[in-house]
Amino acid sequence: MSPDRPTLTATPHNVGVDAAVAAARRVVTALLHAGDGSAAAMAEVASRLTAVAEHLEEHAPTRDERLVDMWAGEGVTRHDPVTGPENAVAPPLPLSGLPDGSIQGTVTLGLPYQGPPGCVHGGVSALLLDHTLGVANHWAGDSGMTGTLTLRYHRPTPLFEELTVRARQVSVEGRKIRTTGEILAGDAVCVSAEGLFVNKHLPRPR
Ligand SMILES: CCCCCCCCCC(=O)SCCNC(=O)CCNC(=O)[C@H](O)C(C)(C)COP(=O)(O)OP(=O)(O)OC[C@H]1O[C@@H](n2cnc3c(N)ncnc32)[C@H](O)[C@@H]1OP(=O)(O)O
Repeated sequence: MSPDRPTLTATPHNVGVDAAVAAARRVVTALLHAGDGSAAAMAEVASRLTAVAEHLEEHAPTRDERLVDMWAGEGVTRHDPVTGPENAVAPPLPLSGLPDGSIQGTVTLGLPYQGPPGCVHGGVSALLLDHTLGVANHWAGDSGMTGTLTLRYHRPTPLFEELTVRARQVSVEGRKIRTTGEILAGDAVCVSAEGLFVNKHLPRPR
């Protein structure tokens, strides 16, 4: 991979923190699915999960050390909240570059991402699109921070169905980068996005 074509998303491992994060995602979904009417022994569940959290906290580096580590090597692609295999908040959405310069990925979202009944929360769609537009800029070579993100919600975005998320860089004028993208269910566009990114990068922690 050349420096101007960075790795788009880290490949999850089925061991170590990636495997633990995959289990945590499953716990988050299972808790929401279980709900208050569940016959599961929730006090026992809470106690066991608290013990896991305390074990992790006891063995963690300092936050400053961790921030330096996070931004080394593969950097954002391992910890970001959309694609990151180390981030239990990430669905995750793996993204690939296409020969035409665009990028795309597929994801099926479950109950933790619900907004309207049985449908994806609009803020979650915004998160997926903001990140995917940003990655499309990295893939194209000129990237920056989101200045303005404009979304149009065309139709409800379904949970439990495979969604396609795609984006492409449209133009670069000085520091201003214009990027567009969509979330589709089948062939139907559910959400479209236009982003104005400004070429600026905050320093990596060291
Ligand atoms: C493989 C890894 C992939 C990782 C992908 C990650 C994607 C994630 C994307 C994000 O979430 S970034 C986080 C959300 N964004 C921010 O926190 C940005 C906060 N805002 C800022 O830091 C600054 O306002 C900003 C960098 C956007 C602009 O500040 P500058 O001082 O650098 O811009 P300046 O005022 O010099 O303006 C430069 C040009 O941009 C225009 N501009 C500035 N801010 C703008 C804005 N907000 N919207 C639209 N245009 C804007 C401005 O009009 C001007 O146009 P002209 O050259 O034509 O005069």
